[in-house]
Formats: sequence, structure tokens, C-alpha cells
Amino acid sequence: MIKVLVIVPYEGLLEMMKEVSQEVEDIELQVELGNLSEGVAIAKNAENEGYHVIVSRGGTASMIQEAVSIPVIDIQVSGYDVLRILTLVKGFSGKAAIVGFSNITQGAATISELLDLDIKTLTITRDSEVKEKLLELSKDGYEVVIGDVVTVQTAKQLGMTGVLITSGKEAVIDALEETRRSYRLFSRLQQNIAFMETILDSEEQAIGVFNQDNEVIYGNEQFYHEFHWLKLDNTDVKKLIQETTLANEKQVKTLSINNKLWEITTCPIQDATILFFKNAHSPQTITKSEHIDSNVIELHTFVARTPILGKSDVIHHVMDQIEHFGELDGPVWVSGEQGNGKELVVHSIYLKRQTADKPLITLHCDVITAEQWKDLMKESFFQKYANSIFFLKNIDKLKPYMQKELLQFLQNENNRNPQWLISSGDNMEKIIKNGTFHRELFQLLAQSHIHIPPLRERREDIEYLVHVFISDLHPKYGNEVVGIRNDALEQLIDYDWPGNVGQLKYVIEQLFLESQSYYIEKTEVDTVFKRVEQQAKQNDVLSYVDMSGTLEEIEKQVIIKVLEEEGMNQSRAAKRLGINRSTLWRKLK
Ligand SMILES: Nc1ncnc2c1ncn2[C@@H]1O[C@H](COP(=O)(O)OP(=O)(O)OP(=O)(O)O)[C@@H](O)[C@H]1O
Repeated sequence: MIKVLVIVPYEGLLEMMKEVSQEVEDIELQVELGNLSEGVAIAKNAENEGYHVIVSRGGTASMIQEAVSIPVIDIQVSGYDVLRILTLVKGFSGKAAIVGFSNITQGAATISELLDLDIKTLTITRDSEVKEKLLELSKDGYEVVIGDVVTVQTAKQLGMTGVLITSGKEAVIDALEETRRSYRLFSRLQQNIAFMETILDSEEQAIGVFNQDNEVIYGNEQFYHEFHWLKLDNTDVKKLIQETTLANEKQVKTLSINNKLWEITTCPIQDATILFFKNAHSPQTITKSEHIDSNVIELHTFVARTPILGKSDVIHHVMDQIEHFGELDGPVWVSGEQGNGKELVVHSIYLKRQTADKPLITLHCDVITAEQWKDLMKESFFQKYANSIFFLKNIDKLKPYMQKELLQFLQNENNRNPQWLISSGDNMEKIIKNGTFHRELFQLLAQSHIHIPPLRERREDIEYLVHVFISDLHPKYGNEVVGIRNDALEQLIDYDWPGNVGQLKYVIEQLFLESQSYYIEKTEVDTVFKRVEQQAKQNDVLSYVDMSGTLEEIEKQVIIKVLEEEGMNQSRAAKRLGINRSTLWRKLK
């Protein structure tokens, strides 16, 4: 039995509905009187009380449609209804007009033309236009106005004769037929949704969908159990959603949320992003210490398989070494300048070595604080995760006493040791000599050593990398750029690339965005190089700055650095910083 509430805007329809309700058996029909906002309030109540469908008419039906999420059927004004009224007003004396929405006026205009009636038709798009139209008509000597409830009420207020277009039985029967159709469709859809929801709720992963305003538009049971977000306030997750939208492709990242590590897979869909949250390995133990956060430790059970590209002999040698060391389980030390593919090499070795459930735990040695290190050691973190592969990233930045403690751990034969993969800069000899790095630690971990020479020493790789990066960018930005002019390529080959392949990749992406045609031009390379060097200069300023001080101290350091770069010329420094000279002087005091 379909439970239907009919909200009628005028008394006459109430009676007719009551009559019709006696004749239908498959519909439990309730009828109530209510016009516009009054009708909306009744409809909202009805939805809560479990009615399946609402039937109403004209403006009231449109307003209800906005307010409820069950189907709303509009009793249409039929040709018969208009005909009936027009025949009726034929007997009236005085000028007559029909005022209403297009569903009424369109049919009426045709019918009055057919019947050769002198009746004006005026179409409105909003109820609020009625009064203005009627005032105009009144001025022009019209006395009779035909229309919907609002039109008739307004006409009466203005002292005109208002004639209501009532709905005949045919329109009501049509509406009930439409009710049956919508109900069938709606309940089938609801069943499908309920079925899908059961499947999603039985999933172990938490699944959440966020719209562009970071609001949760869907969450499965597990999601609401773990997170209490209605609107997202976690900046790391927000950033991840942003990255997904920008790249328009799946991303995988491990993040620490509410003291647990989650491997999050994101998937962009139209106007929203789906997030799958998987509990990362043994979260309780990893997050026991509240100082261990996601910037210092990253845990991956999934690493993207990115091929290492290059035509040079040295890159082929690196590939051979990966093959070889990938077969063993001892430590491998990868050295090279920034952006030169060390992480890529480490990931390739991991993928080669990976047994089903060994996670890769990356420790960012450059950002670990004394407190965090103490926690790792106290909990003998490395031993607890001896079953994993550890990646000590930028080990050359590890503080000397931490190096010493790591060495002691490695030398203690009672310790169960995990596998180690290490990356460092190019200057190990120098820092060992000047005492910043522990020689023994290097000797112990670098027995298998892969060195990646800087890109400027293997320029023959550049052309190939450029072409692959261009083709990789196609799916992201569309198919405009298909190649690069020879003189532009020469310029890229001649450049020294202090940031190596990572910088080349970035520059190609910038060229992609800059380029106006199918081929990247030399002038575009000039523009992008200029921009990149400007950015490097700014970053350079920041890299000299110790961010641990107060805001004032940091600001002072930035000013001094810029002053130095500008040969202590205060005017130029002030201009670059966007402040005037006296402010600069005041800030330095
Ligand atoms: N030979 C290569 N083939 C393809 N892509 C490369 C190659 N070398 C580096 N890349 C890409 O360049 C970027 C930087 O590489 P990666 O992060 O591995 O460098 P890194 O040496 O670990 O840098 P850093 O020390 O600055 O963290 C990455 O996007 C990586 O995929």
C-alpha cells in the first residue's frame, strides 16, 4: 500500500480528492488543506511520519519539492481545466486576462485562439510578479483575472474578479497514476541504495566521501566509528584531497590521525573525493609515543612502481646494481645530490625485495627531534619492527649523538635487525673527514653502495627524460604540447640542474603550463628558467633561516640575509621585502 498525502491549496479540490480516494484501492490517501508555506510545513511533517509520496498543485508543489526528499507529484493543469474555465468566463462581461506560470498560460493562449476568445495571457516566472502584473491590467481596464490561488487572492485584494482554474477529475487521476510510477521507481532505487550501504558498512576499511567544501557527504559505519568529522578539519587530509583534485588521479599516503597511522587511498570523482582509510601496520605500537608523527615516520605498504629512466651508462649501472642488491637483504646506501632519484632507487630495491607483508618505514633523519629520537630508542622501535624494511632518508643530516646510538644498536649482536636502505647527499667523504658523520656507521651501512652522479654529468639522459615527462603530463593537462623545439631542448641540455631530475621534472611541468602551442619554444624556456631561479633565490633565503626561533627572530634573519644578498644596500633590500626603509631599520634594532 502506498501511503500518500495530498496537500490541496483550495477547498474544492479537498472534496474531490476525498471522493477519488474512495475509488482507489492500492493507495492510502490522506488529504489536507494547505497553501504555499503552510503546505510545506505539513509536507515536512508527513515525511517524518513515513509517507511515501506527496501530491500537491502549482506553486505549493514546487515549494514542497525543495523541502523534502520523497517524491512530490504535481497535479497538472490539464487542457480540460483551462477549457472549462474559459467557457465559464465567456459569460462574463468586461475584459479578462489569464495570469500564471507557463504551464497554465501556454495552453490557455492556444485554446482562446482556437475558440476565438478575446482573453489576454500573461506569463510570470515568480509568485512575487503577480501583484505588479495585476496592477497593470487593472490600469488597462481589465476586470476579470483567471489563474492559480495566489493570482485569485491578489485579484480580490485589488478589487478585481478572480477566477480560479480548478483541477478536474482527469488531472487528479493522472496525478495518481504518476504517483504509482514514481513510487515504484523510488522504492527500487531505495532498495539498491540500502543494498549498497550494507556492503559498504560491512567493509573493514573506513570510507568517506568529501565534497569541494570538505564536508562529509557520505561515510560508512567504520568511518563514523573512527572519525567524528562532519566537516574536515585535519590539514594533512585536506592537503591530500587537494592534491588528488589537482592531479585528478588516485593517491596513496600514510598519515597519522587521532594517534593512529592510516594508509589512505584517495579517488577523485565528479565534484568530490572518496577516501579509503586502511589501518596501517600495528598502529598501537607505532603510535604509542605521541611524539612520533607523520612528518618524521612514514609507513607504506604500497609503493608506486616508477621506472628509472635514462640512456647513460651510469644509469644502466645503477639499474644493474638495483637488480643485484634487490636479491640480497643487506643494507644498501644510495648517495647523490638532491632530486637525483635516490628515493626512486630505494623504492625500486624495496619492490624487488618485498615479501608480501613487509612495510617500508621511512625515517626522515633531517627533521627528527631529540625528543622523538629518544622515544624511538626507548621503545627500541627498530627491534620491534625488525620485520620491516627501514629507509633512513638523508642520514647525513642525523645528529652526531643519534648516529652514535644507531651504531651501538647495530653493533649489539643481541638485537634483531631489520633491513636497512639509506640515502644521503654526495659529500659523505667531506663530512666524515670534518667529523660531522661517524665513519664507522658509514662503513657498516655502506658496504653496498649506489652512487647516482648529478644530471649535469650525464647530460645524455636529459632528452629522453624530457620526452617521457612530456608524455606523462598529457593525461594531466590534456594533449596540447606534443614536443619541444630543438633550440629549446639544447637549452635544457646545457643547463646545470642543481636540483637534478626532480628540478627537470618540475621545469617541464611549468613549461607545459606556460606553452601556448604544440611545441615548447625557447622563449618559454627562458621565462620558466627566470621564474625558477627567482624561486630558488627565495628558497635559498629561507634555507638559511632557523625556523625554531620566535617570529621576530625569524623575520630578522630573513632581513639580514636579503641585505647581504643586496650588498647591504638598504633601499634595494627594503624594496625586495616590500617594506619601507624606516620599517626595515626598526625591525633590525
Ligand atoms: N632516473 C629517473 N627516472 C625517472 N624519474 C626520476 C629519475 N630520477 C629522479 N626521478 C624523479 O625525480 C623526482 C625526484 O626524485 P627523488 O625524490 O627520488 O630524488 P631524491 O634524490 O630522493 O631527492 P631528495 O634527496 O631531494 O629527497 C621524483 O619525482 C622522481 O620520480
